[in-house]
Amino acid sequence: MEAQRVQLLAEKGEITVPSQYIQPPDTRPQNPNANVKEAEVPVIDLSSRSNLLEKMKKACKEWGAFQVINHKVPICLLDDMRRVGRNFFEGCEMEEKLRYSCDSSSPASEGYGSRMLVESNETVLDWRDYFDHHTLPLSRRDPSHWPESPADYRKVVAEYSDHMKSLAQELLGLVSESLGLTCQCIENIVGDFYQNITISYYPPCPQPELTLGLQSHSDMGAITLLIQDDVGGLEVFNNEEWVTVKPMSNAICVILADQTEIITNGEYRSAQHRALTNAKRSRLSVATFHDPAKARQISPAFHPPRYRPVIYGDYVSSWYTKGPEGKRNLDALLI
Ligand SMILES: O=C(O)CCC(=O)C(=O)O
Ligand SMILES: [Fe+2]
Repeated sequence: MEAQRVQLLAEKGEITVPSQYIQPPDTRPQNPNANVKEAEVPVIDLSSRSNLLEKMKKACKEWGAFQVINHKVPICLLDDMRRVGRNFFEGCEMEEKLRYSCDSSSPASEGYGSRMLVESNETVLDWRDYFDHHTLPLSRRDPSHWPESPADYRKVVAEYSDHMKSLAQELLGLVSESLGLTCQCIENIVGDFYQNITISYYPPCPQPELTLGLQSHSDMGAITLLIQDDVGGLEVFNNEEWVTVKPMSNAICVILADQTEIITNGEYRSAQHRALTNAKRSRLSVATFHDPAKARQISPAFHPPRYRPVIYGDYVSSWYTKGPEGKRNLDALLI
């Protein structure tokens, strides 16, 4: 069955959302006035080498997520990525967009979609549409699967993919070193990156207090690099509260994912995060996931291990059948 596109639903202009999008009371966003908090997701300047490893260590340990600035990725490339992404969602006719529909019966298939999980009546739906690109290894990259307009869409995605790979390598090196491991240690365990780039588009939502753009989850792979626009809505769970990741047009948000938690033996934990909806403005984010190959076995780099070894493909299957529900899938591997 073809899934409903959230953008079409939003364009109907109803004042209430259909019941499948309504979160149960305990997962709804809180009243924004209720949490006047001090905590802020760390921002790390990668060009300043003084105390860099200590800063990384603190951010990874306390948050599992942080923003980086002066990261050597051209800011105009971040802007181009946001521009071509928005152009696909807002500048193309629905008929054109649907030509790129992903296969909704197989998880993480490439293309245009709305549902992250396989069909089930129980799951509450996210107020989000997305376009997923398979970008690395190069054998998975086929730009003819990606939108054709604007004219530079495919070129921008390919260039963006290459820059994100280099940054992910640099960051995993720093993460390794911050734990006294060799620079290559985590990357060697992960192996060749399987990289996916997902552009998420969150249409305006008439009831932001009852819905989520994307439910609470941690990412499955090794490391996620995310950019967003100026609307804001990404939140990280820290010390029992949800904290906003401040939109910064020059920053890249780094999110440690589940395999990094396993490899670091829980020294660093993957960040639980979610996206809110916005009543007035549509929001765009671009998440670049770096995952191991499905056949790869992942296990801790420290002894004694606190997590059982796992074949990455098995981990992914369980995530997609059971749903993320916070970090339940990872907790199941704890020894
Ligand atoms: O839109 C966002 O800010 C979050 C996206 C995200 O967490 C994901 O795609 O896994
Ligand atoms: Fe995520």
